[in-house]
Amino acid sequence: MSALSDLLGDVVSDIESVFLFSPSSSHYERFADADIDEQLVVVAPANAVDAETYVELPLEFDNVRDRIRFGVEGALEQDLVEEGDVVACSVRIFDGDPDGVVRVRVEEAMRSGIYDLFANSRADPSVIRDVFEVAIELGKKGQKGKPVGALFVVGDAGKVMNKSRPLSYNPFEKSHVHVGDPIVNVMLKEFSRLDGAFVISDSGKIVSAYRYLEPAAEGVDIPKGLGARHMAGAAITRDTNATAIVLSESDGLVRAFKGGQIILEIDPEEY
Ligand SMILES: Nc1ncnc2c1ncn2[C@@H]1O[C@H](COP(=O)(O)OP(=O)(O)OP(=O)(O)O)[C@@H](O)[C@H]1O
Ligand SMILES: [Mn+2]
Repeated sequence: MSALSDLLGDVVSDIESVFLFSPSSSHYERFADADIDEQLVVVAPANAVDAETYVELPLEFDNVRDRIRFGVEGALEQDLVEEGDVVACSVRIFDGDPDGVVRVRVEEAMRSGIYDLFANSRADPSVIRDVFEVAIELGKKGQKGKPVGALFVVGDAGKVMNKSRPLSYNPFEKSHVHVGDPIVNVMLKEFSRLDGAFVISDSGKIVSAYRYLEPAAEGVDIPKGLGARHMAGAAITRDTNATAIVLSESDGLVRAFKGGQIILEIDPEEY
């Protein structure tokens, strides 16, 4: 037994922090009462255990890797950890009690901006996630095998509509469909061949397709080489409280913009 503890104990040796992911109160209290030297951090969608040090997880991610990345990035944002720190994460992979401990080294590269995108957008985190997933999937597969571009403007839809005009009839005019519904994801992919932007409300309702955005673009500073789609996406997020998620037809990357700035750039193939 002690030989085994020694062998497995390496996972938690020389660490700076312990992250408890969505702990039950009893699980949390055992750690809190143990008076450990390491920093104790609770990472969860809500601080149900009244932890002193807490990182909000914008979503309960099924994928443990994503869950941990988000927890670490949130802790980086709050200056609870820094580059080089080693963290032990207590997680639940299957139902029931915590059943896994994962050792991670904090790297600056973990600060991808994705945490900020989910946690600090006006739209619901789950809406951002669903749109993001459509963009990633489109980027991976393209439309009938051909690369395709798309522009999704999420949140603050009333204002976005005021700063845009229709390029054609709006196929979502009288419908009450939401991102995340499987059929809607098929529609979004189908319509992505057509020009303009999708406008999506804070709660995920598809308000319109085919919108030509006309935000004021002066002073919007985006990386050189990006064209009109990206400029329009960036600029609308400065004029409104929307978040723009843009898939580039030419380089295949997914970028997110907020407050007129690029906050995230990822390659769908690596996601
Ligand atoms: N102001 C706008 N509002 C909505 N859609 C736009 C706007 N400007 C451009 N687009 C859409 O973006 C498409 C691509 O335009 P453009 O090539 O200039 O953008 P880009 O930023 O280079 O994007 P990509 O990397 O996908 O080529 C256009 O065909 C149009 O559908
Ligand atoms: Mn282009």
